[in-house]
Amino acid sequence: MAGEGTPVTLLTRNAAETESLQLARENSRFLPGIKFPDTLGVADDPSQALADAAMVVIAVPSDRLRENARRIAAHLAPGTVVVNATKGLELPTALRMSQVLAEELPASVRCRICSLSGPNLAKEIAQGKLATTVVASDYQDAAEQAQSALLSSRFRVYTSDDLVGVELGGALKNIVALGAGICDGLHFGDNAKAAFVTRGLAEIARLGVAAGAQPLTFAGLAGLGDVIATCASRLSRNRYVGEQLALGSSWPQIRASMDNVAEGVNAAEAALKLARQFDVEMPITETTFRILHEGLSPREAATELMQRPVGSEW
Ligand SMILES: NC(=O)c1ccc[n+]([C@@H]2O[C@H](COP(=O)([O-])OP(=O)(O)OC[C@H]3O[C@@H](n4cnc5c(N)ncnc54)[C@H](O)[C@@H]3O)[C@@H](O)[C@H]2O)c1
Ligand SMILES: O=P(O)(O)OC[C@H](O)CO
Repeated sequence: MAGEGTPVTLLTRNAAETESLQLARENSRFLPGIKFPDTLGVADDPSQALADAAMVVIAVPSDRLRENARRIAAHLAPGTVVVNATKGLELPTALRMSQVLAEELPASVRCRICSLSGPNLAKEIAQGKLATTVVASDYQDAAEQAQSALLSSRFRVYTSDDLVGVELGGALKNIVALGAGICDGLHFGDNAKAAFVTRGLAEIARLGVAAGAQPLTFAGLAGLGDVIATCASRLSRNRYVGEQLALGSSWPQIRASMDNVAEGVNAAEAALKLARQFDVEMPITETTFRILHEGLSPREAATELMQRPVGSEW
């Protein structure tokens, strides 16, 4: 948006962060070399950052969403469109991000909550490469307002009325990406990786539909589209974590070495809670959880999955 000349303010956590971003006029930690557009301001005071905001985009790790929502709640003008870009599920509640926002934000913006999801690797977006996304809301006018604000010649934005599907697609594809990384790390080959990703998508769609999502959403940008980008890309943190697991590191070791969030780890735990709640079988997610937290080796996990009883594909 700022790249298109719209005034945007980046809300930081503290004055030191504001100062270093202002000094460098770039995010040297995560996106080095990509200069801020002139219309991008930086502030650590929410009342200053949100004073004239017609729209607020929240993109923080899912385990930080609730505290950030509390931080901005009192500063949102009635009618502000609130766009969640976080792709995760909260623990231990297993709530979707819009559900957390609805609990924390004032009634005057609750019918303005949207979630944005799709194949949107941050580095490529920041470099101005072409991309598409989908904005979902229970309130069509809010989704359309977000669509027209975010649309540009390089960023094509669709709307959706399937908030559950778009949010679950974005959160659960990260579990599939962990497994795709394991396939890469174990050099399983293209057939095996394609099979894994396809069955992974089927599994997350099964949970999504049981939770109230529209099946077609999982064939769209927030489903298949993001699965392709995340499972294939060297830029994906979730795929990277899977690859490191396959190379023999444990999840605690990988976590200690990473500065970034890999949402698939918490999403696997939350998805298993939802799977029990909706009585859905999720063998790939269960196996992933056991690799992450119970020491199951990725190779044994693959053997287990291959030896499950076979049946009809659908
Ligand atoms: N990076 C991407 O390509 C991308 C694309 C689309 C969506 N997302 C989603 O956006 C969310 C955020 O991802 P990211 O890539 O910006 O995170 P990130 O990987 O850059 O790392 C998370 C960072 O959040 C910071 N953090 C810690 N506590 C915080 C707090 N209380 N408030 C705000 N920030 C805090 C930490 O500095 C940490 O380094 C995730 O849900 C992710 O799935 C990311
Ligand atoms: O780097 P990842 O694995 O968190 O994926 C980033 C985005 O979700 C891709 O759309």
